[in-house]
Amino acid sequence: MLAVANVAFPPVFSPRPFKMTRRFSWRYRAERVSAGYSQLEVNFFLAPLVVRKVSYRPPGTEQNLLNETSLSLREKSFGLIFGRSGSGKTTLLQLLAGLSEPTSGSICIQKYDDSGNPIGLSEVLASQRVGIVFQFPERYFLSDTILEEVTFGWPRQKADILLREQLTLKLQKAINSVGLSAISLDKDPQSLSGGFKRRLALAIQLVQTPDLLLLDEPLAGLDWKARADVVNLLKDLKKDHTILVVSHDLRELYPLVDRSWRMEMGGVLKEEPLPV
Ligand SMILES: Nc1ncnc2c1ncn2[C@@H]1O[C@H](COP(=O)(O)OP(=O)(O)OP(=O)(O)O)[C@@H](O)[C@H]1O
Repeated sequence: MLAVANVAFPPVFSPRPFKMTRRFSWRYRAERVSAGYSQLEVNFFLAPLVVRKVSYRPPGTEQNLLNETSLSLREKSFGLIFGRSGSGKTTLLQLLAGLSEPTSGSICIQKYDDSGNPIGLSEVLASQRVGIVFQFPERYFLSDTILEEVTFGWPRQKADILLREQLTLKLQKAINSVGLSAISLDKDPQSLSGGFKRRLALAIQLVQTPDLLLLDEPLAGLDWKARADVVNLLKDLKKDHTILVVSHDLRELYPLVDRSWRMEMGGVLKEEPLPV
């Protein structure tokens, strides 16, 4: 077992050629990492996500993909969005992660006091406070070792040593929380089993202690054993995180779900119990 606290940091990252399919994730991770780590020491009051009448029309197109989508999700709970393919579920996750801007509407967190009264105005949800695991995240792994993969985008300057130490502690916690602590960080991420690749993808996001964790089809492409494994992991993560999932795997995720919504074609979202 390799203790994360003692590992040497990899050398300054030098971009390598990557496939087109990786470009989106690569750039997103690098930008978010550099923007987000400066805020690590801020203690955020975790508060419910409030999405108000969000519509989205991609630039240069004439039709809305989302129409006045609203939802709210309290902290440390599990929300699930289901619905037909092409209805706009992934588009909504991308908006929540700050990858695109809503055409109208707002995505906020609202603080409450102990009596349940809102404190002040709601705050816009900063993209650095959101973790997103894309569908088939293992396709976007870039590195030859787990250590390089999880520390990708970390600050490398000598002056950032304190920040790196803080990150290392958070990494240790993230690795433990996804059950990867017995795996050598020298291993090639691609040599992991399907379920463990998903654990790694989750750990990468958890290092930043996000206020909101977004998962797009977390069970897709896994065998039955790995699916059960990921469901159990999500059950654990739910104790400490606010999680919003897009999935077609309703039966397996059903025991975890606190609120669920059906998205209809045209991006109209309606709260509805799972049809299982
Ligand atoms: N930038 C864009 N410009 C135009 N259309 C787009 C754009 N992005 C996505 N779409 C279209 O918007 C619709 C919704 O896509 P989205 O991926 O959000 O659906 P989804 O509900 O997640 O589908 P699935 O369940 O198959 O993943 C699709 O018809 C897609 O082709």
